[in-house]
Amino acid sequence: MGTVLDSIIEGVRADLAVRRVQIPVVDVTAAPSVRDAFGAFEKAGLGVIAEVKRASPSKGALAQITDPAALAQQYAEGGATAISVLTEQRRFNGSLADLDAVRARVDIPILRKDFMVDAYQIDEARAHGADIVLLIVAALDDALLRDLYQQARDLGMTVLVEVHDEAEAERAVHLGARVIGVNSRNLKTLDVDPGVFARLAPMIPDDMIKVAESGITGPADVARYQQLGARAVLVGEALVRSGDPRSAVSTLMGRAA
Ligand SMILES: O=P(O)(O)OC[C@@H](O)[C@@H](O)c1c[nH]c2ccccc12
Repeated sequence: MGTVLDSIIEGVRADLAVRRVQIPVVDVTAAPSVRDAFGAFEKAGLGVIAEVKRASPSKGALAQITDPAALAQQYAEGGATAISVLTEQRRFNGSLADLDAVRARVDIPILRKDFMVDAYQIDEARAHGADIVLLIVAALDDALLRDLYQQARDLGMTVLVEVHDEAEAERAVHLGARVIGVNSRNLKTLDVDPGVFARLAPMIPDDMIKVAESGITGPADVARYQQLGARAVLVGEALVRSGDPRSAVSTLMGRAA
């Protein structure tokens, strides 16, 4: 079926084929050491994953981010638990160069946010200093989901396993994922439905880190998700558009800016 996700993944595979020719074997041994993201989430009362996001398929360009490292540093100063860096090129205008720049600047855990469909990308994430990778359940069959999950864990990384509906939540729990993200954005319509987290959270055991993703604009949203069991939130658009990312993060966490 020709969904948005399918067409994004088609582009991701084409770009990946080019990188594979340029760099046939990714050297993960030279990578910066892994930060313990899971521990950081456990320690944070409410974790904020602040995203470096230039554009999105639903809205096009979101912000002129001329210095992703400076943006990430402001997120960190505002109290972010982790930084998410979108590396998908065609729809989100991200790159591995953005990941490199952010890694060179901040000390907190970094998520490589992309459409991971191949073992090569997991090694690549680690080689570029990522501590967390995103695995989108909707994009993977169970065998590949399990293989990529295990590969990332073997490299010491934390895996954020993303779900959109009941069937996907069940697959994520069955996998043994310790960090599960509920994305409120519908992959077909690209609309945000804030009711999705309330529906899926009860299916996820409370000893897992539940992350609420997408459409979060302020501390009231955060408080609502926290009440429903979220241990962390993932926020992009509201932060890149805020004009003051440092205080935008601390405001999200309910602190004075
Ligand atoms: O910009 P928002 O609405 O705050 O959303 C952030 C994040 O949830 C979103 O970027 C996202 C969630 N899952 C994804 C998977 C791929 C690309 C992007 C995403």
